[in-house]
Amino acid sequence: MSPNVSYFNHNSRDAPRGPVKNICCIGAGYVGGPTCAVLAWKCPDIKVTITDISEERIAAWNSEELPIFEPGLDAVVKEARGRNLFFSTDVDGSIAAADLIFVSVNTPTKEAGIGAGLAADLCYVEAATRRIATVSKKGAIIVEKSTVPCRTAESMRKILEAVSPSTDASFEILSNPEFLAEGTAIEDLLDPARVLIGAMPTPGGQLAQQRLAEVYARWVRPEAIITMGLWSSELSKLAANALLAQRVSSINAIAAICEKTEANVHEVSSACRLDLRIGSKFLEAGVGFGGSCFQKDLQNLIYLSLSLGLPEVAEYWKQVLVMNAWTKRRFSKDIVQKMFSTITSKHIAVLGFAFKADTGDTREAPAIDVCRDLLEDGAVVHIYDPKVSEASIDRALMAKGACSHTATKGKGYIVEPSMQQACAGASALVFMTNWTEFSSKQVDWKAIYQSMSKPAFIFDGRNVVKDVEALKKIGFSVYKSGVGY
Ligand SMILES: NC(=O)c1ccc[n+]([C@@H]2O[C@H](COP(=O)([O-])OP(=O)(O)OC[C@H]3O[C@@H](n4cnc5c(N)ncnc54)[C@H](O)[C@@H]3O)[C@@H](O)[C@H]2O)c1
Ligand SMILES: O=c1ccn([C@@H]2O[C@H](COP(=O)(O)OP(=O)(O)O[C@H]3O[C@H](CO)[C@@H](O)[C@H](O)[C@H]3O)[C@@H](O)[C@H]2O)c(=O)[nH]1
Repeated sequence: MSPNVSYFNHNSRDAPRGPVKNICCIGAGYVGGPTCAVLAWKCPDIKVTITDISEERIAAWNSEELPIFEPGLDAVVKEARGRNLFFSTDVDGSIAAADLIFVSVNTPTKEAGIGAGLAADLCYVEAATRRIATVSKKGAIIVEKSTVPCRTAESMRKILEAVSPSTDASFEILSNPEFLAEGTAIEDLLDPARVLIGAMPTPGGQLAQQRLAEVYARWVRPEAIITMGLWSSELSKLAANALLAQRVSSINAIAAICEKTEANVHEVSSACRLDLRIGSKFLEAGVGFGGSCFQKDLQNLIYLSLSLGLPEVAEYWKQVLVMNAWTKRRFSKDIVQKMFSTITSKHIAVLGFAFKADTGDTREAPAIDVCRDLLEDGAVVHIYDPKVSEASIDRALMAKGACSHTATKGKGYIVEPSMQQACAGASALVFMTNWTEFSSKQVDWKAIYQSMSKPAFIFDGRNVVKDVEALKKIGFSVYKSGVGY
């Protein structure tokens, strides 16, 4: 089937299924929550129930304090919740009532067994599929929203057909990967660059595709709704993330050359961005990419390539991860080296812990690795992030086995309530997330300098500092990733 087949090609009078009226989303996480909240907001006549096995998460979605921070999300949820948007732990009941079911559960990298460290762990997808097979109503459309390896829909179909108690059960499975980025989820969902809907080239598949397309067409530009084959749609998600991550690693590789040659990566990238063939986005050099998706999806693509007997392809993508890990480590090493090759018992302020600005998510945040490195070298780390709680920081650092070598200092790090408090008494401050408050004109750099131990260093891993000379004038020693001095 060719891509871009218009969803208006099908004749809805032939439809065994009517328009979608009741939607269930399995998984109330960073994707399921915002995606289906926006859907409910835009389609007040469709009942949307977001369901999860986590009682804590559902309770938070039903409370005043949502479980995730995302600009604009509160307003959307508050308007639709209780009207046509519901959050429930009744997974079976929500599935049973739905005529379209999004599977939006987590697909982390396997930690043990065959493919450990690379393959996607599909146990949550399988568990959700089994519940659908057991309790869903006849003709319900099943939509893969989670990011999955290519041909996962085939496994889902086999499970559905084998487990369903009905002998004439027919299931249509669609692939509808999500491309939202955290921090801009609501704007991405309201005006997506594209919505992919992959289906089998059968009449049933095409009709299901049309039904889902009709839902998106309520608010998405028609030209952005792209229909294609199931396997292409599944693979497009992995391909898009691999290409984005590759751009970040590519510019970070250039950054390393800049640092050794007195070139400035921000000048180099702005020169490259002007070439329309290269494009302007995702060329921001820094301390490496984080987030729950890039690393996991690249690992998934590497495993897929190996499974398909394509070791050279696997090796190519692996290098993107190698470069990212090296970039983080290089940043930590530079800090130690510039601070006279010892940071033992020195106080260091780490500003920003989230993997990017405008989110409280710490999954695979570069700050975790850098904090661990600093702690291993004996520093006392003072962490400040406007949206990450102390409990999240503890969980993230503990999972990486980060601990202090300064035995007397307990955890070895202190979570601070403000940028100023994190910096007071510190020998260095390290930017790990580009929160706007760090580059705000309100920051009194002279006062921060005075409160710090001398010499006072700034290590900027996120291009937060724009006027290096002004800070140098105050007295700081300033180092920016990708800028040679
Ligand atoms: N986070 C992102 O920005 C993003 C963007 C695009 C795609 N994705 C993909 O979307 C998927 C979900 O990601 P996420 O970040 O929302 O994950 P998440 O961990 O935040 O949420 C997943 C939720 O699914 C629930 N769950 C697991 N098994 C369940 C079951 N059997 N029944 C009911 N609930 C169940 C979990 O309790 C959890 O709350 C992943 O495949 C991810 O790769 C994520
Ligand atoms: O030029 C850049 C752009 C990004 N980053 C870093 O890359 C990481 C990922 O950033 P971003 O892609 O903006 O956030 P995510 O929420 O991880 O979104 C990615 O991963 C999602 C999950 O699959 C996809 O849906 C999105 O399309 C894809 O952008 C962050 O640590 C950024 O700081 C850079 O270092 N330089």
